[in-house]
Amino acid sequence: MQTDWAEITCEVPAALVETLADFLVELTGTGVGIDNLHVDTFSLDTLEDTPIKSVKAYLPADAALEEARGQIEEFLARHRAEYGTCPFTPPVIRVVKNEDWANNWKVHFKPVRIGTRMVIKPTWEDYQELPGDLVIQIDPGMAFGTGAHPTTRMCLESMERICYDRSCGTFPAPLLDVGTGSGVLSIAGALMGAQGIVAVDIDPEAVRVTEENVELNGLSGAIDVSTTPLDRIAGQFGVVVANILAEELVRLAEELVARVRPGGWLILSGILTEKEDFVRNGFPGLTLVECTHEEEWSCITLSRPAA
Ligand SMILES: C[S@@+](CC[C@H](N)C(=O)[O-])C[C@H]1O[C@@H](n2cnc3c(N)ncnc32)[C@H](O)[C@@H]1O
Repeated sequence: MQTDWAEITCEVPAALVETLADFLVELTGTGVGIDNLHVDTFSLDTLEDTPIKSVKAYLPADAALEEARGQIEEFLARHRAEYGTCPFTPPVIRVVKNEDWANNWKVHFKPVRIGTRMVIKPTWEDYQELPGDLVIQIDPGMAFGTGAHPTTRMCLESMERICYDRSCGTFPAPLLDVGTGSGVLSIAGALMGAQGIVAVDIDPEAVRVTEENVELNGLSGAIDVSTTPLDRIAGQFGVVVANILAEELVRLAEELVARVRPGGWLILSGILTEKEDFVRNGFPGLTLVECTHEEEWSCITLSRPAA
């Protein structure tokens, strides 16, 4: 039987967040999420400084939950005096049904048009195809990549705008997709004509989901999907796309660049706009082709000079 989960939310002064997060990690044995509260602007500067933050942790919603609630209340009571008049609210517990966890987001996942020709279509939705459409069928399961996220959209748009030759329907083969998630970028590449596609992810669940989506799109055998670490991938690629996170991109910079063939492109996203310069500086020697923005995210396309 699958367990339901309890989402426990505590709102505390920013200075207590780290101590509380450590306490909750130890108590729950899982990670915690930290959100800013009381933000009435989209400025990222202000986000850093919100005086009250919300810390979320997750526990199985079983008999041990009440005891955990008591321990959290005790922890908060112990620290309350240090923060004077700062608001301190009791932990709020919300039970998340296991079936909801996996499926609720489906209600919001609708066919979405991206770039000039691509349409990402959830497997369970109908879509009336238009001439010239490249329809990518996706069931992301628990993996990332419905196409709804700005970083996925910007990667797809750059792949189409920069790499795809619309006049003859070709894409500079081969394509390497680092952090494939649901496989959406690789499948789009295959539909644009890329050959020799390699898709990797550190998460075995993402690999499983990508394999299913590859098959759903009639592309079996066209995409090599695995958890192979980047430094063990052989060869060079006309296009390398990596929608991960700024710090991880910079950590992997040398390996990513080594896999772009001379004259090829490197498309990077998962970058908060405030970290754009950090990523740009992490890839010296490559030429900036374009930088696009959506909401608080950036996508940077670089090219490797021809040999
Ligand atoms: C934001 S999702 C992107 C999914 C999809 N490519 C998209 O654009 O929608 C990032 C994915 O990168 C994977 N990932 C994170 N670090 C990685 C690494 N060092 N190597 C390979 N995959 C990584 C995560 O498991 C996750 O599936």
